[in-house]
Amino acid sequence: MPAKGKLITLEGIDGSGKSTIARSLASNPEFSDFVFTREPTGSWIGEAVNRAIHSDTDHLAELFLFVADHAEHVSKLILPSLESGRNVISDRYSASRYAYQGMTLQDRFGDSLRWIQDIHKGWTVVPDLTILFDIDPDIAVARCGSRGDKTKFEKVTFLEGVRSNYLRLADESPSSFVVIDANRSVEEIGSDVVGIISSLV
Ligand SMILES: Nc1ncnc2c1ncn2[C@@H]1O[C@H](COP(=O)(O)OP(=O)(O)OP(=O)(O)O)[C@@H](O)[C@H]1O
Ligand SMILES: Cc1cn([C@H]2C[C@H](O)[C@@H](COP(=O)(O)O)O2)c(=O)[nH]c1=O
Repeated sequence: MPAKGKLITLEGIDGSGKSTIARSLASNPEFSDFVFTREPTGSWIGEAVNRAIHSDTDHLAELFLFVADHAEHVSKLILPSLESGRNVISDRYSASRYAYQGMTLQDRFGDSLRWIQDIHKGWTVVPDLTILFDIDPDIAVARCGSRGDKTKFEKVTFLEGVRSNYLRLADESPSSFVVIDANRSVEEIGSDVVGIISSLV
């Protein structure tokens, strides 16, 4: 049986630069045998998620759409890839839920972040490493400025809360999180990320 692959996730607030780096990793021959994926996925459940995040959907209903998309992602792509020995890089994964829906549901549950983590227990695949792109929300929102497909989450005050949730997650699991300064050039960040991944796999 081949060795199990590693799961690496890229996380951060909107505009932190994850997708730019994910694209550059995907075109780097060093990672040509990796599986590149993302959440929300391109499945029909991911399409439903996209409808939710562009509308005034109930926040709990929205959470469960994200969770359903994650369940499909884990069983159809993540687990089979890891079990066949492939390394996987996902642009957003479960920590996006803990950080974002931890914010949207903060008035409905005492510790919403923990409550959302708990509903993933027993079936999700926990990443071997999460690279957190940490950035000032003012800069991130400015970067998203002229982008066409805006979500309802791209607001500085909301993203400040999402950022603190991400930093809390990193603080609680220091051995599986690396926080990088995403207020730098694409080249500097890219070179850090390549180094981090190469030392893990
Ligand atoms: N290091 C950087 N410096 C300046 N601009 C950047 C940097 N990284 C990305 N950008 C630009 O910022 C915008 C957002 O980048 P990107 O789409 O990679 O962010 P993201 O974290 O994937 O956002 P989202 O999660 O909202 O999709 C893009 O226009 C991109 O070209
Ligand atoms: C997976 C996931 C995503 N979100 C949010 C974060 C973004 O605002 C959008 C879509 O992501 P993209 O990277 O900009 O395409 O959805 C979320 O709130 N919860 C999640 O679990």
